[in-house]
Amino acid sequence: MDQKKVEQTYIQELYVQEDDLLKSVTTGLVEKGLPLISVPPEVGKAIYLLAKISGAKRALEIGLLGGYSTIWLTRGMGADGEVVSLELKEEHAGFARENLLRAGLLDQVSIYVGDALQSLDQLISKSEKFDFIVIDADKINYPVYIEKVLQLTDSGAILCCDNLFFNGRIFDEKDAMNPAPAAVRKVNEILSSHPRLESILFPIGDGLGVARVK
Ligand SMILES: C[S@@+](CC[C@H](N)C(=O)[O-])C[C@H]1O[C@@H](n2cnc3c(N)ncnc32)[C@H](O)[C@@H]1O
Repeated sequence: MDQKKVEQTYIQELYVQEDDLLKSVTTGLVEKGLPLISVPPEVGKAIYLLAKISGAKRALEIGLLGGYSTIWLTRGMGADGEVVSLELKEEHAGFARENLLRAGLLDQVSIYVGDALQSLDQLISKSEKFDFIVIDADKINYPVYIEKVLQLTDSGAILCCDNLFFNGRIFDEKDAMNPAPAAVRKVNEILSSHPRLESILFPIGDGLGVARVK
């Protein structure tokens, strides 16, 4: 096993307790032939902890899939936390609803089905505010998502962006010219230098960017 895999297995075995419900989300994705692209367990745990430590009460998630990360996030916020989750595909949203119902969390989560860019504009037009954001959707739109999310947050809000190593593709100079890796590189530049953000990139999973809105 390479060093990165050894470290990941160590963290997962020692620090992450995935209960049967979380495990069943992955099994369900396999059974339904849906993509196995939920956040890895250690990223789920990190999101849970960040939500808990920050005392977040109103979160926005972009990229729901089967609700795996949503379960971690909602559990981290506690019984009085609310999540708005944006998802393009009704098939994914339907499966997530089933999982959230089984988790006893469905009444805390509002799901907007459709293109996140439009859902975000809707939320902006209603002057909605969130104190915790998770972005885990189509990479190409991450830079625009961040700009829109900044209109939905005040000082102190936490922003988490997953896949900021993009499977190592951001380090390949030739590949990095392709639109998706180029967008992820741009996200790292935005997070590290945006005047309204202070940020770090944690090397867990596929790279978890964490920022605080100034
Ligand atoms: C990586 S998966 C999300 C995984 C989820 N966060 C988890 O860990 O359980 C990305 C999701 O984003 C959705 N997605 C892709 N493009 C989107 C868009 N333009 N608007 C909203 N959702 C989108 C996909 O359908 C997919 O379900």
